[in-house]
Amino acid sequence: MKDASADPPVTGKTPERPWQSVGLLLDAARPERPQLLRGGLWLLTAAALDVLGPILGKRYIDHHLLPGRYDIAEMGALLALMLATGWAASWLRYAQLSRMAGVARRSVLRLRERVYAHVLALPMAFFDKAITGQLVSRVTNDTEAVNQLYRQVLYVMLDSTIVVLGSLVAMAWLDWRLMLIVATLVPAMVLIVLGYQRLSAPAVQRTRQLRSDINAQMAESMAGMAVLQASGAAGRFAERFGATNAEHRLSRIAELRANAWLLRPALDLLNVLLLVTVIYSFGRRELSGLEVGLLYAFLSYIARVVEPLIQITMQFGQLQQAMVAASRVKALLAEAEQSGPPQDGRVISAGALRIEGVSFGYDPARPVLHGIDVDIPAGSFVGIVGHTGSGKSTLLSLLLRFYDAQQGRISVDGQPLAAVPDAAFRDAVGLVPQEPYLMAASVRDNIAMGRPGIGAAEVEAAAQAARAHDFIAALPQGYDTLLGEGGARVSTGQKQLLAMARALAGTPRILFLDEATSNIDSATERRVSDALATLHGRVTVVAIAHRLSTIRAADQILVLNHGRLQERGTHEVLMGLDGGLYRRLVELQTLAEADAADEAA
Ligand SMILES: Nc1ncnc2c1ncn2[C@@H]1O[C@H](COP(=O)(O)OP(=O)(O)OP(=O)(O)O)[C@@H](O)[C@H]1O
Repeated sequence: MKDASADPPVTGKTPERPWQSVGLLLDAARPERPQLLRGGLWLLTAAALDVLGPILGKRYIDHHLLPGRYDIAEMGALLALMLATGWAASWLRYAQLSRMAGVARRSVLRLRERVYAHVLALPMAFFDKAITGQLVSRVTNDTEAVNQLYRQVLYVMLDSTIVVLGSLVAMAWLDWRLMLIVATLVPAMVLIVLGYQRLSAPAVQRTRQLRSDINAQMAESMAGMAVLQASGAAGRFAERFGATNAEHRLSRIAELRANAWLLRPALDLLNVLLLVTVIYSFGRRELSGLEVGLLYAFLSYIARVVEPLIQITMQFGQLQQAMVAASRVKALLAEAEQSGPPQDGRVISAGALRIEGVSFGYDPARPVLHGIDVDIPAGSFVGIVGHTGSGKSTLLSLLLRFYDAQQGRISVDGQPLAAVPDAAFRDAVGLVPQEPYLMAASVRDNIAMGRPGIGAAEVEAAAQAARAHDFIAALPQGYDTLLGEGGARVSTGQKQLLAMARALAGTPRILFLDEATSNIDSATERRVSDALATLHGRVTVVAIAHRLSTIRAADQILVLNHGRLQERGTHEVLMGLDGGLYRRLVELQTLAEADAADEAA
């Protein structure tokens, strides 16, 4: 996998239109439906209480202040009611904010678990195209953006819309003609926001791209830190990063300027214009005593309508970004999962492999393997050698079912490899990969990998068999020592021994080794070779090795050349082939070792 983080979709597929991803949100929030309903109802109640305030105020003015009827009990009751409704409305609203935030958190948790589980079930071919940084960003950042979306949609948008509609209804009830004047606010604001978005879109787009560049540069530098420092490129990288960062700042300023100089003033101007229009139309009427209360009520309602509308419009940009994030998550979820064969009780008992006429290319138009035929009896030891790029790892990937061959067939114990149920297949197979992978967990957990039936005794037995026990015992807390990030560092060779212990702990029927001994010293390698020899007859071992001594004892050695099986036989047989490729490889390696020994001396 490559390592970068940028904006385009993970696999190059175009996500559908952002607004169509609402279904994803509804899906994740489905179990919360009763909560949402209750929240909506309480928000409606809060809005109703809110709307009641100006009506009470109007009555206070019209019935008491203007006619000079100072009925203390009723006036006190009105004031107390205004206070109570105002307070209850804000309290209810706050309570709903917490409720909706809870719904958002739980929905995002559900969504993130779903996305992660989905990524784990994707076929290996997907990861060839995927960019690690982007994938991580899908599972973390994008789902977090969806959290924002929930909060905004469920709370700000819903609440503000209810308050605006409630106020308009109350205004219509008081004076529908004046309400119509206020209602012109809504389309006017929409126009302002659309205009603003069109004007500011380039700056917003540029800022996002630059933020993505910053992330990508950071990820790239972290991944290649050793090379970067060793080659003295740190200064140049810092300069490049500084330039991007400065550009990002300028672009962000342009974005904020558009907001400060265009959007907010335009909205405020609209607000003032509206107030003036309403006051003006009051002035044109005959100002009877009753109208003062109405004016008060209208001015209060205008304030109640303007602020939520500004809230909605100001959040529009963020909302759109969150929608884009949701659509990217949706596109990832739309990637087809691996379709494993049905659980039908098939198992791998002996571990005999048969490869017949297999051809394969990552891109079908450019085959990497051509017509491979091999018979691997159960319990035998097979070595695969060949030049770099000759197709060794590819052949292993086919045997591991990471890809399907385009031609030919692979069978295990007489049944098609693809027909073995997933769980049975993974149970029967062990892999020591080219680049051992350690989790940030204890040595024990790294060997057991949470597989059932692998306790302390099995872990230690596997470590003994992989010749890893001695170095583990010398670690500060032995098998409980934490490895990986923040834990103890182990050498590359030790990682390989741990990976071997991990594979052996699963008591596989078939063990695949991809360059498993490339980084360990000769003495340890000999011991690992001895360990492999003890598996002979019990476990089928298929090992790729550049270091030819590892597979010297193999029952058969497959020599690949440009994706074709060029030679096959035991070490002795292949060494007997005059001008043979294997023989040449052995001679070259012997020469190289002799040179290295001379240099060391
Ligand atoms: N995931 C992939 N997508 C596309 N092409 C690939 C992929 N992996 C390998 N290839 C190509 O397939 C060919 C065989 O690669 P493979 O990794 O099988 O070789 P190898 O013999 O294992 O090499 P090495 O000894 O360097 O590990 C190479 O040309 C390589 O570029």
